Amino acid sequence: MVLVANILEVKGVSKRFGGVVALQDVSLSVPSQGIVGLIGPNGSGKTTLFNVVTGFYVPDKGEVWFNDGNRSERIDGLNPNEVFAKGIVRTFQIPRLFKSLTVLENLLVTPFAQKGENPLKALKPSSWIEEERALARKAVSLLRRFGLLEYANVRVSELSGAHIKLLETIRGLMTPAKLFLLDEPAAGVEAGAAHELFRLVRELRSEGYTFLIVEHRIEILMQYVDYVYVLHNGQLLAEGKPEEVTSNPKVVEAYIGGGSA
Ligand SMILES: Nc1ncnc2c1ncn2[C@@H]1O[C@H](COP(=O)(O)OP(=O)(O)OP(=O)(O)O)[C@@H](O)[C@H]1O
Repeated sequence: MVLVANILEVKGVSKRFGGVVALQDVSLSVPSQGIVGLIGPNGSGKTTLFNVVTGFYVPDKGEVWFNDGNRSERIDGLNPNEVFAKGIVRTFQIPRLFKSLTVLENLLVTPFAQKGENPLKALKPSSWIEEERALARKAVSLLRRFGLLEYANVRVSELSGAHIKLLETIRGLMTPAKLFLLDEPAAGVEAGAAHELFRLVRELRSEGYTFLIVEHRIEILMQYVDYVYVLHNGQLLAEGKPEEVTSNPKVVEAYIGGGSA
């Protein structure tokens, strides 16, 4: 049997807000190069879990562990910037897109700690010009690969919703992150474009990236994930392969009883 290391492990996490129990003893793991879905009716705790993993919330109980490929490290309690620097990117965690900048400019401002931003190094252009050139080459090659090159000089405010979603994911690829937390990548995107985005996710997985995805459009998500966790009222209701989860009567009941998916 091939053992796959888990890039992310959430162990017994609980989080409450006053009287509201947003998460109760939730454990899940994401294998390296996996595509894992996190679903559940409205208010079931998905966003809270993303916030705990990415350092926006400190859990009341439990632990979060991240393995960067070399070693496992406990990350609950780190702030969002520290979590990002470890190699976890959430689509909105990198600053949201700058609408008045062009597509290409949005990619160029993404990577953190560029040498040219350091006032001492900025005075010595030779130390950062090559870095800037390499970033520009990378940005152009990503835009070409994802079919956005023709929009390189278009302002983000003029892009379609589908292209904006795509650009958000591409921005993550400008960083060294290996684990992507995608928050509703298909929301507001026409079905064909949503499938295209998920196909790219699959392609990126084969290049070493890992994805944990919250998505309400289950019918699309289920075609691309290896494994799914279902939250309901802050607790883990079910987990398994997509076909196991969708045929689980408890899951069906939670969605029918819990309102919209
Ligand atoms: N900052 C907060 N203060 C108070 N209550 C909160 C806070 N964040 C979340 N909650 C509550 O915690 C519960 C879980 O919310 P959460 O946003 O994590 O659910 P969700 O599954 O992401 O929902 P949706 O699918 O609608 O985005 C809800 O009852 C919500 O009202």
